[in-house]
Amino acid sequence: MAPNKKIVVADACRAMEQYGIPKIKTKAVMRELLKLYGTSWELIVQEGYKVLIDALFDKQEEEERGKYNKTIAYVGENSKAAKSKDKEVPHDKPEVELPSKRLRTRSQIKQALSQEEFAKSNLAKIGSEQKDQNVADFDSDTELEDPAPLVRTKCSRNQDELALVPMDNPVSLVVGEDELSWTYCMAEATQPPVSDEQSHSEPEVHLSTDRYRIKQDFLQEGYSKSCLPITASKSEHHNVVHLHSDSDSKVEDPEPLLRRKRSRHQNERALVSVDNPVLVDLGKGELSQNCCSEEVAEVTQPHVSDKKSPSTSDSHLAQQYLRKEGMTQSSPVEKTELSQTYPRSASPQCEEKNSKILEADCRDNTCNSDGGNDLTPATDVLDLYHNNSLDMLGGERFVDNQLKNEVPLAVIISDGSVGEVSQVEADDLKFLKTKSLDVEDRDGLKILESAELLDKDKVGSDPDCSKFNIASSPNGEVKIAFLCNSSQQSAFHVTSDAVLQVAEKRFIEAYRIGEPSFSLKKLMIELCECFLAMGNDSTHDELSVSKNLRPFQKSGADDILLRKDNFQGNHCILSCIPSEPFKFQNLIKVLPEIPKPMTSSGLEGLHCVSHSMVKDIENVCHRNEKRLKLLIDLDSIQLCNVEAVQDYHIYVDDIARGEERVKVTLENERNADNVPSFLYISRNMVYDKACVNFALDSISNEDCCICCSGDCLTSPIPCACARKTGGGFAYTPGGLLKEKFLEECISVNQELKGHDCYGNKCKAESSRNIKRSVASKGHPRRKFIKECWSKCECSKNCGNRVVQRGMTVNLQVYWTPEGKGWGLRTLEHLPRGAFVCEYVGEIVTDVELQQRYMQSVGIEKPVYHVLLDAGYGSEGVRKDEESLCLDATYYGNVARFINHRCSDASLIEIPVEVETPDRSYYHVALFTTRKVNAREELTWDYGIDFEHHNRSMRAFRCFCGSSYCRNPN
Ligand SMILES: C[S@@+](CC[C@H](N)C(=O)[O-])C[C@H]1O[C@@H](n2cnc3c(N)ncnc32)[C@H](O)[C@@H]1O
Repeated sequence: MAPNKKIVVADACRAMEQYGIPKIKTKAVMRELLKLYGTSWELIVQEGYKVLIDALFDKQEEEERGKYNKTIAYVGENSKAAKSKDKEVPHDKPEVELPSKRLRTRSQIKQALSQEEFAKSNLAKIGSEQKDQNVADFDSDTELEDPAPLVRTKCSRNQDELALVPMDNPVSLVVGEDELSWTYCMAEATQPPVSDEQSHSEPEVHLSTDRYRIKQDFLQEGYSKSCLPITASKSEHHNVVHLHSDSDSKVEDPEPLLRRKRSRHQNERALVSVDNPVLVDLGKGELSQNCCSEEVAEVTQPHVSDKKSPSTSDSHLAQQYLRKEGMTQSSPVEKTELSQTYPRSASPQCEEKNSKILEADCRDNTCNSDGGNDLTPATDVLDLYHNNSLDMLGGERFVDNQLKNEVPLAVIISDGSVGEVSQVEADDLKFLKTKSLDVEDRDGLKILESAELLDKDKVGSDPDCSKFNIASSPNGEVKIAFLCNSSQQSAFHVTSDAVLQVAEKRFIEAYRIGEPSFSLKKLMIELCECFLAMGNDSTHDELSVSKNLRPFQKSGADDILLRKDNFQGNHCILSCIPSEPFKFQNLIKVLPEIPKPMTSSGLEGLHCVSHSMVKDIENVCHRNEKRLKLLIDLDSIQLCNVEAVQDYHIYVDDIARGEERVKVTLENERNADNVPSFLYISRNMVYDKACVNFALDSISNEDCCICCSGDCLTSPIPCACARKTGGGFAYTPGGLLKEKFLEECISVNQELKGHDCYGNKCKAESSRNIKRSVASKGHPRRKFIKECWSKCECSKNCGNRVVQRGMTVNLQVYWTPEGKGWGLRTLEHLPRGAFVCEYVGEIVTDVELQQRYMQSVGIEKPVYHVLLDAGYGSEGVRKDEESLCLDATYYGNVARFINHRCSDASLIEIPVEVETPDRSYYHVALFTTRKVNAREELTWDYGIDFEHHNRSMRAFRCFCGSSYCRNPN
């Protein structure tokens, strides 16, 4: 059943009254409409009284036109009278309202009632004439007034307002009691009422981060009309934020990235990148400190915000910070000196967009209202913040609310992306990610560059890797940040020296520090140590970090304290009171490169080391009074074996003590306690009675090459020296044994197994009373090498001089695991036929050797001598006191550690004649019989007959491990 018409009229009157239309006018129009619509009167109230509203305004326009015409007629008819009676003519107060204002009001009423429905409204049902009129009215409204009046203003008389600015179309936004009265019926409440108490204490204007782009510019030349300025001011009587917009301004500039303007009364700048929206939270604290009557903000992208802006917490954070800085209460003078505070961005969308805020700071409080707009150079420094940076700061934004001479150290840039890794200045910087923004704003401000040291292994993969940020301004100001992983409670590894040097240089330049002792590295270490100490020791609430930071402090400043409560997660802010030149982020990542303490498990998992790191480890070991055992493959830096060593472990880097051309290391892997005790000699030495004739005149011209020059090996005709080796040289130009020669040597040695000597009368047999199992008669003669020597005319570099030059192979003495005692191994790969070393010892006679033997009877110990009997028989039978041996028991070289192997030994001994043609003395040279791998033990077949013991060579249980072992275990 249709409602009573009276009720309908009453409802319509109440509805119109809400918009200030008197009841009587509504009733009159309703009467006419009801007549007009007859039984279809429901159409009048449909769609939010659209028909009624149009009719009301049509009526009003008619009346106004009538009054206006009447007034003109009146003026025309009474012009003379009017001239004479000016007072009677009300020309200064026309009763007609301006059409534009009416139209605006009408449009806005429509909008307030139902914007969307109105836009879609179809008034065809009402009649084409009326419809056309309505549409025309609407178009007219739009064109003349508000292009997109999406202003949603929570208005409350005598209350503070929460103004949410739409984004899509900048619009005039006037918030405040007076202004609200002007736009009294245009607003739509979007927020629950705010109590007087709340509103007076916390006036807020929230501009949602992800929907608003706010720029702040200054009233000065260079101001762009592309920016829509909103003047923020504080009401005298109310905590009301007045945001006055220039409705004529349109957003034209798509990328007004950086702007700098200076207010007449202020020296602050707050610039926001347009394409990176940021939250601006103008809470009470910020407003009271930062907003003055001439601050200008720009709204470039209106959008309706969420009702509850997330900025509240940020505001709180910012205020906390201000309180901490003692800046909560600011005097009027201070207000003009303070700059805009930007709380931390809170919107996730914003964070995703990597929004950047540029903050300029007030550096010069001499600026005054008359034009303190000349910024000092320092004021040109911009701080570019990134969300990541903000997070690293533990939620606090860098606030440039510094008073006079407060120069924030520098800036941090972090774009959050892994940039190009480029080679910078030095090799060590190759993992220094650099990003030069190279941005210049219209005022010529050069923006920043940043550098970030990335963990080598994590470049491009882990954004949270070791970071070392250096950012600097054109003025030389620098800010550093380093990442420290507090979970690694061990020694830390500071970033590369090269990077630190760069930062240090900038520091010093920026602050003109003449402090010679200043060391950025020390500073960072100190900070890390403090950090770790605080993490470990709950009794430490704060630690002084004063030594290295002192140069930066202003006079009278207290020590810089590292406070526990400044740690927020992994982030730390270093408080420097009062000037705060530093803002530290503990961005030094603790790398487990240098284990601490040096325990046996300290190096577990460490498979690759650099040479510099070995040094570090050695240092650590040394400090701990421990010896190092690092086995490193020389061909690469792969770590072969690492074990922490006990105090009594031994590592000798050169047992030869410089006697050889190469170092001979000794590694005690198995904690052997029978340290070899001997004196290293690189050349045979006559002990006492041995008669070795090195006289030049003992060498006939036939035994040397007096006609040669240069390298004998290149001579087409073999020289005299070659003739003594069987008609040809034993060596190749590459210094290896010729294959044929080596084969013959190996073959002869094979045949001699079991043979102790040459000739019919075996010297050993007679002198040592050894029973021979094998007759010595008829065995092959051993092959000799004859090298050129001093009497030869050839060059010292002659290819026929190999053994006499000494050893060149890197060798190492080590404790064999098989039970052979000490052994010798090569540290490099060796080809077949290579000279390894000579067996060096004291030259003793057989008699002397027997005497030594008698002294050690009953003592189980290794034997270190060889018989020089290769030339036996060539010069007749020698007496015992003439027969010679090499004994390396007390004086010897590296060869004394070469163990025996029954078959497939890697070395073969070959007699080498150098100084004397007398075959009673010669050099025992050891050459490889095959390729030998690095770290493989070098062995030699002693030729020992294990069945027969004698005084000179005691048999031993053989651990050679070969399949043809003659005395297996
Ligand atoms: C010239 S030294 C070699 C270095 C000796 N291993 C050391 O610890 O000083 C010779 C002595 O080493 C030991 N030796 C050499 N080769 C061996 C093997 N295959 N098996 C067991 N012991 C061996 C014997 O005691 C022998 O007398």
